[in-house]
Amino acid sequence: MRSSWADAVENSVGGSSDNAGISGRNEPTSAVAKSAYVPPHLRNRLPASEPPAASVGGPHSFNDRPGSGGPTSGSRWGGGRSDYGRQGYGGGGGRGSGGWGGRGGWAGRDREVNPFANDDVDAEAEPAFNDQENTGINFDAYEDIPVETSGGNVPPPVNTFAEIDLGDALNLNIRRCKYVRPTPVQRYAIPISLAGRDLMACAQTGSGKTAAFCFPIISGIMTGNFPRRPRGVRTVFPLALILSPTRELSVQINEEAKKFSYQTGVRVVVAYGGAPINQQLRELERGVDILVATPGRLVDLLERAKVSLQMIRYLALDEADRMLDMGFEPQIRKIVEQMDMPPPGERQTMLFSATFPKEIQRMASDFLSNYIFLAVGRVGSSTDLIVQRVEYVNDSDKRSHLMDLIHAQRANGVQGKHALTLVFVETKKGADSLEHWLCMNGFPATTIHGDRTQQEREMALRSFKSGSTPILVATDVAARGLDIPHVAHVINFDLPNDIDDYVHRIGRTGRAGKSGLATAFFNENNMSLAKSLAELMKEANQEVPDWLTRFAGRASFGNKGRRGGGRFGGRDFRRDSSFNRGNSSRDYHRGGGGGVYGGGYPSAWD
Ligand SMILES: Nc1ncnc2c1ncn2[C@@H]1O[C@H](COP(=O)(O)OP(=O)(O)OP(=O)(O)O)[C@@H](O)[C@H]1O
Repeated sequence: MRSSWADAVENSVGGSSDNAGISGRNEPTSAVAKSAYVPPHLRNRLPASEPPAASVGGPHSFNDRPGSGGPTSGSRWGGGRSDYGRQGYGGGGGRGSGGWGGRGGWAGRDREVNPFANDDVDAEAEPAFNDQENTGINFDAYEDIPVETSGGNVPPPVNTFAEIDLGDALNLNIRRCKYVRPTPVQRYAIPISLAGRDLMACAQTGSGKTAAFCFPIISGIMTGNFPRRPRGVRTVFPLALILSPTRELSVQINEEAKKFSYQTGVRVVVAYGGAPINQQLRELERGVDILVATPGRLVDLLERAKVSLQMIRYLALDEADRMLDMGFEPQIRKIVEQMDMPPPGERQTMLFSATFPKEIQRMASDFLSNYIFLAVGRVGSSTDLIVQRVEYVNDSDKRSHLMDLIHAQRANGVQGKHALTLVFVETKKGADSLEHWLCMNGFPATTIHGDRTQQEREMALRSFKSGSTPILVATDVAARGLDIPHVAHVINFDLPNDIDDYVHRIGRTGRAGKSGLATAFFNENNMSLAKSLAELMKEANQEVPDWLTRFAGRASFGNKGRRGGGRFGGRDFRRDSSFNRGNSSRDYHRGGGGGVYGGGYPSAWD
């Protein structure tokens, strides 16, 4: 048995390691002489003297894979210019011609690394967007999803990417990502953001929120007309800031954003704690348009005056509620309110999460201006996509029970590279000890938690993603946002105390329309979760064991369920009369452009 598991693992290893890690990014710094300043919307395009016909061919006219031709004519972008059809790119300037400068974009020494180099992508050979299916995504799962918007003059949603003017370069990257159709949150959020509106978006896990905030930011930077950024100082002036609660999530957003912005001239840099700051400073000094950061490291950079937020035009907070849970509120308020960032109204602000407790909605009301609230219900069938099971298991039996589950998975052929298991535990010590025990029992496991060095955390994640180590034991540090393909089973070895955390944890499987399994070990220690867990499962059409229903009925007095005004958000807080009383100047509008779409539900989560 041991050997067959080991064999499966070994077979899964070859060539799959993820070498696109963040900290060791090797962007060649070629010795090309420093070129004259080129505004970002004109970067990538051939010199004016060259006939545009060569590059109007855009997608079909170049191959950007390393070693396959690449740049010609001294252009660092080698004919990759594919935005000729875009409004504002014509003639000698267009919308974005004004005053870009300083350390933004790629106008400098570096050659842009192809973030698709390891992917099996031939987007150039693909036709324009059509109804062909994306690899694996089950779009039927997204039909009839209840969507609620509130706020004034809500821009209408779109059905296809082709309906949105994102520009050819970004469209090509979307095809390279194999996104054929926008997911529901993208259908609504992208037009809202492109219209310049602030947005608070609540959408289910794994539904494509990252692209929903990245696309409008990238597109806005490509076409915007921004004042010149100061030169000759060692401070950088990003135009967009994306804040996220964990290092790994920042790394992931950075990787995604780099794909979306490839050859658009927009440069993305990440800064997060636990990794050498000098390396991040060097990256920043090469230019930055979009800065992805964790709050702690960003405060450090601001205090050292390495970064100024003076030019920020776009602010996105991903997993905003988690940042509050982690105690980041002082840092976030410092970043957003007490440094030099333009105030609400002068910048565009977006908040995204799958859960929005009241606390974050109150903070949002300070950060957002005339915003639209968007709640996209759980993917209609995500209830079916993530099968949730809860089993009564005493603490002393948990290990043997876990062993049984893993054995059962193996017996069912659910193993190897394409079936990863993520096991959540309560404590860092517990994580180490369970990892050790699994390894001792012949199950290759690794662990990720806050006591490991950042390098160890990243190695663990890479090893898990690649399938080299198909079991990852994690604390909540891995609960939010991480998008790891092939997580087939999430096991809550220790349940969290908070139902929001449960939602995010199980959301590591069943992503992008794919199915998944989530098993929870429940016992007397989890009584405080009984009611909300039973409610959540019922709402998701899952089988709720009778014993859990009984526990839920007896749940301690004062333990609020999700519907009882508990932490679980999902409706526009501006409707709350107590909130409105204290904030009478706020702009809540009902009706008009707002309303409930699909399904007729009052709200996704209510
Ligand atoms: N339009 C699309 N078509 C196909 N796949 C998509 C599309 N948009 C996003 N995806 C894929 O769906 C997966 C989930 O996306 P993402 O990580 O942005 O979800 P999320 O909503 O941020 O999840 P979480 O709440 O867990 O953070 C990713 O693998 C992403 O590449």
